[in-house]
Amino acid sequence: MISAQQLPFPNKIQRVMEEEACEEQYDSENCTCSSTSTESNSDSPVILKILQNWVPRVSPYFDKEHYTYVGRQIVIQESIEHFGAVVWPGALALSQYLESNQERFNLKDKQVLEIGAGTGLVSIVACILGAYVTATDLPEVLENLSFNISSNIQNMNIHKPEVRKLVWGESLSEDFPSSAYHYDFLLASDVVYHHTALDPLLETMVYFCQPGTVLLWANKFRFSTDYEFLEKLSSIFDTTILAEFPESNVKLIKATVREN
Ligand SMILES: C[S@@+](CC[C@H](N)C(=O)[O-])C[C@H]1O[C@@H](n2cnc3c(N)ncnc32)[C@H](O)[C@@H]1O
Repeated sequence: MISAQQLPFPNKIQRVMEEEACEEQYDSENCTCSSTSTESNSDSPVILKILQNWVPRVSPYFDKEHYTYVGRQIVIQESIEHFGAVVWPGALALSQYLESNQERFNLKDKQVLEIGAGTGLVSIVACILGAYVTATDLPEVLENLSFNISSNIQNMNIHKPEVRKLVWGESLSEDFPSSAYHYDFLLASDVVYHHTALDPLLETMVYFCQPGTVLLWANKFRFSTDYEFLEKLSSIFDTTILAEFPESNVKLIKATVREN
């Protein structure tokens, strides 16, 4: 029996799914959902029904969430249209960690790449902390991501961030040639979940994590595949668990190129 804690969705998506009890299919590969006409089974627990048959029916469901990091109020527009348009627990954990550990990880004037940036919360915090940020995600997420980043950083005297498409494992050397791009930090929150792109994700981390790069990966651990991913990462990089957030089951992992 699967419990709500093990579900691969952030609380907000679960809540909306429960409220709307939709009858649609989750496409784990593309993190999107499509409609079907299956009858709902009123005997099955809502949570299980959601896992098998989900997502938004008609129009996007927009909402705004307010956060405060580094003394700034950040307003994030969310939507349940896409998994990348909701703030996940890993993003909260990583934002909080970056805010509280500015001396240990000083982002000022550093080159920062975020992969799977989603709503952009972590990228916005990194911008506020003074980094040159490139926030990336799938094409369908970029509009909301750009909106959040631009609306939150306007009137701030900071380095102007970039928002770019980056599909894990695709055209990396063409779009981000290593002769031209070197990142001090690679940020990733809740990029490991119920999807089939874990190998391209690892490939992407390996591609961008060059000597001198620090990968900070915050993730809610739910499934055996999350631990398997960590094992694979640890077989390639020097890894350390920097922090654990027991209330959300998020671990924050630092990875750097292995020193010989
Ligand atoms: C669970 S969401 C996390 C979003 C955000 N980092 C957060 O913590 O709130 C996973 C993110 O990874 C992105 N993603 C999933 N598969 C991807 C792929 N193959 N290439 C690039 N991004 C992908 C999704 O679009 C989404 O923004």
